Amino acid sequence: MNLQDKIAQIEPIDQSAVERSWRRWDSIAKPLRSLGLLEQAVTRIAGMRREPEVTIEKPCVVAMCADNGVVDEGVTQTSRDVTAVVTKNFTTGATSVCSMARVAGIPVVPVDIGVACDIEADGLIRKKIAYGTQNMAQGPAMTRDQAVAAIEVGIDITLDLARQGYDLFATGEMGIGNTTTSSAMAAVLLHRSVSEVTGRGAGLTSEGVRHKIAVIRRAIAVNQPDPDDPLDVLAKVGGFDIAGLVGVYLGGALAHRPVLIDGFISSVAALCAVRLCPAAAGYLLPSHVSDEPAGALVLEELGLKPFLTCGMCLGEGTGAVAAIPILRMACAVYNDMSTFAEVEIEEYKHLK
Ligand SMILES: O=C(O)c1ccc[n+]([C@@H]2O[C@H](COP(=O)([O-])O)[C@@H](O)[C@H]2O)c1
Ligand SMILES: Cc1cc2nc[nH]c2cc1C
Repeated sequence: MNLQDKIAQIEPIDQSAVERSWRRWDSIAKPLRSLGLLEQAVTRIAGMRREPEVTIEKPCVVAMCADNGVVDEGVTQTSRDVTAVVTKNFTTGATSVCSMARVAGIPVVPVDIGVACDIEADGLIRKKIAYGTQNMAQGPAMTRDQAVAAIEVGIDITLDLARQGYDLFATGEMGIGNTTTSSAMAAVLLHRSVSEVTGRGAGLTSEGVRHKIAVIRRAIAVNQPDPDDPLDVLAKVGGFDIAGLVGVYLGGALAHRPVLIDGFISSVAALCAVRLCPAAAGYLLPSHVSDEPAGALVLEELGLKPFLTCGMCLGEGTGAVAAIPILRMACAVYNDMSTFAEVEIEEYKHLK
């Protein structure tokens, strides 16, 4: 089955399950709608699953790792070698997201979808499309076929994890240079100026940011990505990590499972997935809002409000993982609490 056929199979979420879930929330003996966005998230998961019963039993983080050719232009504070080091560290539990995920008891699934060297490590899913992308300041980052192949890697991994019983996917990534590709994609897809959507990434100086903006402008001028063709934008100025995450969003939607957006890079992938398949929007859940300047802009375009505002911009899936415990807490209230009828309090829905 080709990518277009898979996309055509994605169904909108079930609004009747959403309504039934709201009825359950509104019957619980607590101030009406008082868990705010968390109540809405639970009702949306009910819609994804097509039933009002909502639990999060077996979540995981999928971390897409890849290198970006545009690093040759000097748009990053650290060298490209860091991508391979951190990718390997995912397999030994020695990354920031691994530390956070351990606290929450959540496994991390690292994927080499385009790191620039071979990595021998148990526990790394090896699905390399190429040894990094081409330098987008000189031509397309990848071919359209490579973009499709990388999306399909993300879809297949997510469907496989769903078959293993994973019921919620947090997105993560690692790729030196991927805030440059994400800013280029955001500028094109949001019709915003490059300076509005470009930030420090992993620690650039102000002078470095000015140079990064010039490089992104050049990449867009050289490639002329078509804003109405998300695959064209992804192939010309995106990366394998972003493309793999597009696949995770589409795979989650195909499996009727929620996919949590992490930071800026992850949100740009979500936007690309929604532009490819508007029905996939129903399966997205926000987590935090990245401190990168376009983090809030992309979430706004997706119509999502973050649960957490901590000024984080680490990537790897750290923000998405941080949101899972509070979602589970909301599920505990949803499932365990007595109803107004059970505690014999008259409801006060009429006050709302
Ligand atoms: O997710 C975010 O919002 C985010 C913001 C800034 C940096 N990062 C992480 O830092 C790396 C990209 O930064 P850079 O400067 O190399 O483009 C990449 O590995 C990301 O995981 C992530
Ligand atoms: C050390 C390091 C770790 C990271 N994790 C995600 N992006 C990163 C960037 C750097 C530089």
